[in-house]
Amino acid sequence: MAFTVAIDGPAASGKGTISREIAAFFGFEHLDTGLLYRAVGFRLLEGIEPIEAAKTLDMSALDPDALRTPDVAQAASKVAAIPEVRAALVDFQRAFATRAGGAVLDGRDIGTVICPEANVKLFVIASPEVRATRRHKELVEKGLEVSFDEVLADVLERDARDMNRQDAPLKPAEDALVIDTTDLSIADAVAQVVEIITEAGGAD
Ligand SMILES: Nc1ncnc2c1ncn2[C@@H]1O[C@H](COP(=O)(O)OP(=O)(O)O)[C@@H](O)[C@H]1O
Ligand SMILES: Nc1ccn([C@@H]2O[C@H](COP(=O)(O)OP(=O)(O)O)[C@@H](O)[C@H]2O)c(=O)n1
Repeated sequence: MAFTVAIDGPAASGKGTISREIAAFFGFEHLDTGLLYRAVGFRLLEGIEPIEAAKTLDMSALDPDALRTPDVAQAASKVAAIPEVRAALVDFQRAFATRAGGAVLDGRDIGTVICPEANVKLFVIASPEVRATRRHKELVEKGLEVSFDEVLADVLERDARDMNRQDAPLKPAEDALVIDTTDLSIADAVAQVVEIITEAGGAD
């Protein structure tokens, strides 16, 4: 059965963490679609034209850890505003979403554009300060030298760019359930989502 879970939300709201745990719990495949845009952003920083980079994207040639930096995140949100870049990535994401055994995709436009027919749509939010605190901790633990203020600025700048672009802006689908993780532990957020997906038939 092709059961699809769409999880969208602003930067560092907890989408990826919830998606990974949900995938492990239900045996679904997980696609972090942000990594696709980060990969194109990474290529842009190398001087490669973004539309060409998106059309010839080879994720196996890139180390996900090298993509999870604030510089690459900024480049990602710039290339993500180019309609031809987004168009080049649609087929891959839709094919992933319909794979047998179930799939969870997280990003910005999964419930609105990529999988409007998803069985479950979630929009994960948290306050900007909490999101920046969590992301700052994560980056420092990885050995990156970055200040809290820089991380907060990155998060706010990307949110604004992502919400205000013409093509596939960041917004909840009309039928998305909003999960606010500001005061939720990872375990509590995951437990809520497990319940929602189970009620929607994801475990059947
Ligand atoms: N509910 C939560 N409580 C505390 N920390 C969290 C929670 N959800 C996520 N985190 C942490 O916040 C950071 C950003 O989460 P992540 O899942 O990568 O966000 P996103 O995929 O939305 O960018 C990670 O370091 C993650 O471990
Ligand atoms: N489906 C998606 C996923 C990411 N993106 C873009 O890619 C950037 C990086 O996404 P990400 O999910 O890796 O970012 P974080 O939320 O992990 O910080 C975002 O700021 C968006 O501009 C998008 O436009 N559409």
